[in-house]
Amino acid sequence: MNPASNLILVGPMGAGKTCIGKRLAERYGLRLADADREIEQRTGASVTAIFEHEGEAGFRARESAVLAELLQADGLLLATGGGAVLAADNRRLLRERGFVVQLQVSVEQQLERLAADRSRPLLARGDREQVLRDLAQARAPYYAQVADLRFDTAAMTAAEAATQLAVALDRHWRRIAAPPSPSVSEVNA
Ligand SMILES: Nc1ncnc2c1ncn2[C@@H]1O[C@H](COP(=O)(O)OP(=O)(O)O)[C@@H](O)[C@H]1O
Ligand SMILES: O=C(O)C1=C[C@@H](OP(=O)(O)O)[C@@H](O)[C@H](O)C1
Ligand SMILES: [Mg+2]
Repeated sequence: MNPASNLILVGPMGAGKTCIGKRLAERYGLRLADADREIEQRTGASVTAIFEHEGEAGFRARESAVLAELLQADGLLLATGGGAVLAADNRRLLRERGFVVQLQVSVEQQLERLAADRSRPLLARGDREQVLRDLAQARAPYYAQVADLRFDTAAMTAAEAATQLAVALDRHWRRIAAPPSPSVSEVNA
């Protein structure tokens, strides 16, 4: 049993990390952080613009920095981006600092869910199906390395997925609350 107080969602684009993350954060009273949104806020630029101006390497450096910063906290629901598992240092950090749920989705479902999406730069690089298949193959071992729990979102809505995932989490994840902040008398002692 991993007693981490942070819950971390990993998995490919369109697996539902962002939208299931919002629901789970509410259910467990966790502070929601979506790594992509946090990067955009700090940079003042969209993920697409960062890829355009700094390349994928620039985006990955920002992603690693934001993950390291966010995961200093406890009581966090962290929705990562699909490539957060690429760097070995990120993988170590995710494992150390949270209970990691790998959301799974088929390429067919990804294509459906992301059909209208224009905000994911990796999908603007030609044949979407091939890109998604290549990414899935390349990243499968990394997701496996970090996952405490795997959950397949394929045959359900995001709301159903969040409800069913919570049932699994209630069985497999015992959150240890963050230690209380020291009282004034302890601080001054
Ligand atoms: N289980 C699901 N069933 C149907 N649509 C979903 C499901 N999970 C996510 N979606 C839809 O897929 C799209 C991508 O979801 P998102 O949460 O942004 O995925 P991720 O953050 O993993 O890339 C959104 O439009 C969302 O509404
Ligand atoms: O798979 C990836 O490498 C990426 C996934 C995206 O996040 P989502 O997985 O939330 O779509 C975002 O971080 C960026 O476009 C790169
Ligand atoms: Mg997302």
